[in-house]
Amino acid sequence: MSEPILSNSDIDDALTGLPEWTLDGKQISRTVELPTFPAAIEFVSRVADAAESADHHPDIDIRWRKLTFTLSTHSAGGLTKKDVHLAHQIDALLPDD
Ligand SMILES: C[C@H](O)[C@H](O)[C@H]1CNC2=NC(N)=NC(=O)C2=N1
Repeated sequence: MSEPILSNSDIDDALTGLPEWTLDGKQISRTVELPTFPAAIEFVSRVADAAESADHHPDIDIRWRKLTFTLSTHSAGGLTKKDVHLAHQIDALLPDD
């Protein structure tokens, strides 16, 4: 049973709590830069643990120490609350500046 897709107004509401995330069609994404390549890979590993626990997985683009996380629910063909939840988890896992 797939998650229901969020309405446009649900997406707008969710994005007010996720100011670093950008809506692009049916997905949201955030780019972060870590201090070093090993730190970036370690962060990817922490996100991977959260993704496995949630059984929900981001697309991840790795370019040296810059990471782009893209979230959508493939089985639903768009954004669901699972994406909003994982976006908050990724934000919470980020080390402080
Ligand atoms: C069976 C399992 O729940 C699904 O294959 C999950 C795994 N992770 C997933 N991740 C994402 N982003 N979208 C999905 O539809 C999805 N499906």
